[in-house]
Amino acid sequence: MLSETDGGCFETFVPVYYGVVQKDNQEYNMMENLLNNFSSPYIMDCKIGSRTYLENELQLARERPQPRQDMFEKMIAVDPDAPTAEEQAQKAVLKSRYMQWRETLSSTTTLGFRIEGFKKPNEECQTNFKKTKSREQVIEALSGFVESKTQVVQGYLRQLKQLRQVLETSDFFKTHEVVGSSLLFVHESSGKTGVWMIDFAKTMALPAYFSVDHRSPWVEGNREDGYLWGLDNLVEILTNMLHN
Ligand SMILES: Nc1ncnc2c1ncn2[C@@H]1O[C@H](COP(=O)(O)OP(=O)(O)OP(=O)(O)O)[C@@H](O)[C@H]1O
Ligand SMILES: O=P(O)(O)O[C@@H]1[C@H](O)[C@H](O)[C@@H](OP(=O)(O)O)[C@H](OP(=O)(O)O)[C@H]1O
Repeated sequence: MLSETDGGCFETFVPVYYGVVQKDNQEYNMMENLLNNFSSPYIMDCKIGSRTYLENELQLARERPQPRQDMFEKMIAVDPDAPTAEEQAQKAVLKSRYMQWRETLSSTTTLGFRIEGFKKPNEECQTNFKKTKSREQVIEALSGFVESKTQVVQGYLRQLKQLRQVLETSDFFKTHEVVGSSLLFVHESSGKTGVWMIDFAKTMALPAYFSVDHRSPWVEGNREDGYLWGLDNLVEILTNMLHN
């Protein structure tokens, strides 16, 4: 997926890909286990970008609407008043509508990233971040993950800034819409850290005449994904956490 010209730099921030393997008549993508070099890892998944659905998903939803009961259930579990009268009557919502609602409920729309969940050694996975939206709420959740370990925050900041530099000069990144992708943060209490880009299921090549800056606001048709805007905000928030 990554172009040759991206060289080793981009590759530092993605798991090594070993190709497709067959198992029990199923095909699987095999990739590096990013936890390999950690003995007692803290793990956090942050979805990056100001939008979590592709433009063609919106188009499809208009042409062939497929109301989803499961998404209606997930919606009312968080906010029983969120569905419109029509959705209440159908007991179903369109995926595009659910995804947009999720974006505005969380920090995706306001900060360009959201915390999906994290796991600390010997603890249950924490995923209760659907309504973590304000800067203060995000800082509280991030603080819970890094447990005020300065060295960890410094390590993440160093790697996020390197990643930003790599992305800003990458031809691959300039010509792709990167939607619904996450950054996987891994650290150990010793202070060792790692940050990788994962989940490229919705990373799409743009038409030849298109290029995006990943910072401009999205309006339908411009294919902007807010990836670098989210990264900027994450860097800024972690930097402030260091100084407070
Ligand atoms: N290469 C990897 N090494 C270690 N853990 C990984 C790796 N890739 C993904 N994971 C773990 O699996 C989780 C889900 O990954 P990913 O988002 O790529 O899968 P998915 O099937 O698209 O899941 P979802 O639909 O929930 O987003 C990540 O949050 C991370 O904890
Ligand atoms: O986080 P939630 O609230 O559980 O909602 C899911 C989440 O937004 C995923 O990103 C999305 O998968 P994709 O990114 O692959 O579209 C999935 O759609 P799905 O149910 O159609 O898989 C949603 O159900």
